[in-house]
Amino acid sequence: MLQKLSSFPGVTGPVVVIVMDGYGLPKSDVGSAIAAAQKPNLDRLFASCPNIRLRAHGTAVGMPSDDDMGNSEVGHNAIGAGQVYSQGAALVADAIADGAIWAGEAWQQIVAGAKAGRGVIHFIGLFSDGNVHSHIDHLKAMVLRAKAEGVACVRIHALLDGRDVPETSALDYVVPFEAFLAEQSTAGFDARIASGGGRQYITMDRYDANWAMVDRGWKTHVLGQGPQFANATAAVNGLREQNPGTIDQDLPAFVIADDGQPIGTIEDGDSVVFFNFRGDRAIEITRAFVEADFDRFDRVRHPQVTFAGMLQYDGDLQLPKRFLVAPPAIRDTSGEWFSKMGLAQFACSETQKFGHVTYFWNGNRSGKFAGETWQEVPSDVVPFEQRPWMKAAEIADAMIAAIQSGSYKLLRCNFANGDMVGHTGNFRAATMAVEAVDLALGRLLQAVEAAGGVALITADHGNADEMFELDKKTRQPAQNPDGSFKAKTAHTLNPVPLILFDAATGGRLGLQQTETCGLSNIAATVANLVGYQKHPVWDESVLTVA
Ligand SMILES: O=C(O)[C@H](O)COP(=O)(O)O
Ligand SMILES: [Mn+2]
Ligand SMILES: [Mn+2]
Repeated sequence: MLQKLSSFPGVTGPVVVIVMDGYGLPKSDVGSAIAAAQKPNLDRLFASCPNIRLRAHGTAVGMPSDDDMGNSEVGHNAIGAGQVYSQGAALVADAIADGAIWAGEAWQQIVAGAKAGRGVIHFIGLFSDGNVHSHIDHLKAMVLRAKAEGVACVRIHALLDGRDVPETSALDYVVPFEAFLAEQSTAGFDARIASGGGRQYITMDRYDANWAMVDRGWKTHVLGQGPQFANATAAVNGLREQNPGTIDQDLPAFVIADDGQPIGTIEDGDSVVFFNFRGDRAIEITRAFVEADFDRFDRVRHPQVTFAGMLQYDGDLQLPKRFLVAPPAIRDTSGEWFSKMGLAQFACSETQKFGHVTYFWNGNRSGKFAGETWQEVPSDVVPFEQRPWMKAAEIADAMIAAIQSGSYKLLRCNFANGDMVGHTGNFRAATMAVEAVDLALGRLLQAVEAAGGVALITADHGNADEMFELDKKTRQPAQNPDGSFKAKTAHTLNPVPLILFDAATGGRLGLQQTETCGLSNIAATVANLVGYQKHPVWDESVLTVA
């Protein structure tokens, strides 16, 4: 059990953790939609409440290096677990480096399965080096290994990124990769990209937000239906011509065909590896492959394949059963321990981020702990630059009602706006997104105040804070030859705020800035706020009590 804190009995009101997704603290105001936004509530909080900066990227959240930006998975894992685990990106890279992945039963079954059938392995996944959901180097290593192990044919189904990497960078990956595959296609080995499309158009939906995306992906990758091109380079060029202004993540689907015949439909006896390591956008397509009774869309055909995920995406559901690398075993999360202490917990977000405050927060578990209540506000299914306010108001309504009910000691929510709109690269819309969060925050904090509670306001990583690509050398916003800036859609490497709004103690509470403090210090801070010591495995609290 968590021990009582001797120095502080805990606040009597509720403790609320508010995650403003994609709200970082930029080095420069140029290109910051946050700096450009009218945000009186946040301005007031920064001016009048204790606030510090937390590390939210790189090794502070379990990524391989400090050049890796943060993301929602690793950020919410760190907040919820109070600890830093080596994450999928690092675990897969290590398993490839030391060869453990090839020795594993799952890889051997993938190879053996393909050889027993038509000799084909399909690799489906996000085709970039963003290292948020996947890394193209992992794919390259698997292609080489498949060849070395005598597999005859590899087919790649490439989801174009432009969301974790620059918005029109697809050819930077496709052109060299097609050259690499051509170079490898000797001695009876045949490797090609067979299909693909923008990641926000096909296959990578999450949290049941838009199954039509997965349906389109299935038709593309499995059935080989869609506009045909001779190779992926021609497909990207052709689709860009047909859809001027469309950035990579939104490009339509494509199928590679020889003489009208798709080269990579997925058939009985093939092996399929979904090579993303991150789970949220991998679960739906995985279900379409592995579930016998599946009713989310009409699969038309359900090929009997040997399927593996790069990782297991959901431990509770064992989804999928076969995976190449074991996921981080996240234990002793704050959700679990607060539940054991009998504290009622409320979690809320809109669909796009609902799993972030539930599944990621609880260590990639889809089940609830005792005493948890989860509320999902359905997200719009629209391009979010058209509705930058998203569901901020409705999330605030749900949180206010939950606070006023008096039923919960601990509440948490995620405002998706800064991140989801930040990913569109639309500066003006991102500014409005931040303004919508500010407006909702103002109302929510009034409810916290009325209940005599405390709120911690933070973020999981940056996004809206840097809407222009930075020059790699100078780290200043890069300009096009005509002086305009290059829109940026990805997350940032910036720290995030932690603000303490104290309506409970008349100002006795503060936050301590340390050199290394990061998202994993929040769980212990929350424990202290309710009068408990942290669990021994959690990182230190940053709370001070006068
Ligand atoms: O999946 C996405 O939308 C992006 O790759 C990462 O964004 P998130 O980590 O904020 O979800
Ligand atoms: Mn996020
Ligand atoms: Mn994001």
